[in-house]
Amino acid sequence: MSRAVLSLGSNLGDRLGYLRSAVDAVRPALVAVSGVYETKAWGVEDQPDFLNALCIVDDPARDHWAWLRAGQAAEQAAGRVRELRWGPRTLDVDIVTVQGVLSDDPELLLPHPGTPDRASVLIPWLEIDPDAEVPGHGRAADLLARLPEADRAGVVLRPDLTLS
Ligand SMILES: Nc1ncnc2c1ncn2[C@@H]1O[C@H](COP(=O)(O)OP(=O)(O)OP(=O)(O)O)[C@@H](O)[C@H]1O
Ligand SMILES: Nc1nc2c(c(=O)[nH]1)N=C(CO)CN2
Repeated sequence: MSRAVLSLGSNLGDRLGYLRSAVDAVRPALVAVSGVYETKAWGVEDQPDFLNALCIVDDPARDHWAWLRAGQAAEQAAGRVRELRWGPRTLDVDIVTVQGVLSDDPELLLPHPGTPDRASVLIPWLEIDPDAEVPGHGRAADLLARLPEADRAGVVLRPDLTLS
């Protein structure tokens, strides 16, 4: 058993192409993929808008560390260079949750600690799983409702862009 929720983000170069490359890397395990959202940057706000999407994957042969490695391999293939925390990047793959796993290891925090505060994660997640729960934090729908309206308004579906 290893069902995982992965958040994908890009704000440099061929943003849609990088998100597609991440989905292609996990395609055999793909359960569902959200639409593509254009989102205002949080954290470091003075940077280009992101494209964000979220996918649910399932592969009994992969544990949570294997999902982290898969995400990091996709980031490296996209030529990602780690510079500024929360800064611009070709591809970011965050492991949002892995079913049944709580972790306080800094190399792999689960659930990802940013999840309750990020409309760019919660909105695409709710699109494909309206009953989504963040372990220890409650229902994703309730968490989203608590965020400032400006955060929600900064996440806009791009129906012209698709990953599936
Ligand atoms: N749930 C997780 N998903 C992905 N990376 C994680 C997770 N928990 C811890 N990490 C660690 O975080 C580091 C990567 O951080 P990264 O540079 O992607 O941070 P960031 O994207 O700038 O910020 P944030 O993680 O808040 O989105 C890696 O070393 C990785 O081991
Ligand atoms: N909207 C949005 N903002 C961000 C994102 C992201 O994926 N979407 N990722 C970041 C890097 O951690 C920093 N800021």
